[in-house]
Amino acid sequence: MFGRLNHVGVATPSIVKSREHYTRLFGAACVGEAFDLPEQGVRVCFVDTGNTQLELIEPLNDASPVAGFLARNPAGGQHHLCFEVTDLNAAITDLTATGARVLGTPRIGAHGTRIVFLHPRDMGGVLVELMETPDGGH
Ligand SMILES: CC[C@@H](C(=O)O)C(=O)SCCNC(=O)CCNC(=O)[C@H](O)C(C)(C)COP(=O)(O)OP(=O)(O)OC[C@H]1O[C@@H](n2cnc3c(N)ncnc32)[C@H](O)[C@@H]1OP(=O)(O)O
Ligand SMILES: [Co+2]
Repeated sequence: MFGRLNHVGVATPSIVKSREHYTRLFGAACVGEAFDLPEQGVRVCFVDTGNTQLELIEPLNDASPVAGFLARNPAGGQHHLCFEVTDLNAAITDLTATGARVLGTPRIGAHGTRIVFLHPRDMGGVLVELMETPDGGH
């Protein structure tokens, strides 16, 4: 049901410092400009790694979903995995039928397509993001 790995979310207390770090590791051409997504409560910067992307995320405020994670992990760290799906509504229906908890309703993510999150307690301890793409990564 899940398609290609679209990105790995990495929480950071400072997107400026993380951007410098990943620019050293991957080169400036692979590291994009940071931008705000107020609806998601985060500032974002993508790093192209060839076969996938890292999504650097910094909370915009204390209500951000990343704020609790950083309170527990002040230095930041791996936050979520995002997989592509062809039909987000069908994926939600199938996963809900297995007992997995969907966090909220679909929203528009950083790539301009619909996304939704699945609770880490139902996903083997991993926060999973599903992202709708035309071919679902197949
Ligand atoms: C850039 C935009 C977009 C995109 O287009 O890609 C994004 O990626 S936005 C990314 C940020 N947005 C989100 O994360 C939205 C969904 N997240 C949430 O709703 C919450 O963060 C959460 C998953 C419900 C966690 O809420 P929180 O208040 O931080 O923690 P809890 O105390 O409720 O935790 C419950 C339970 O889950 C464990 N946990 C929390 N975060 C993670 C995580 N990132 N990875 C793995 N496990 C996580 C936490 O430790 C608790 O575990 P137990 O103690 O065992 O119950
Ligand atoms: Co993401």
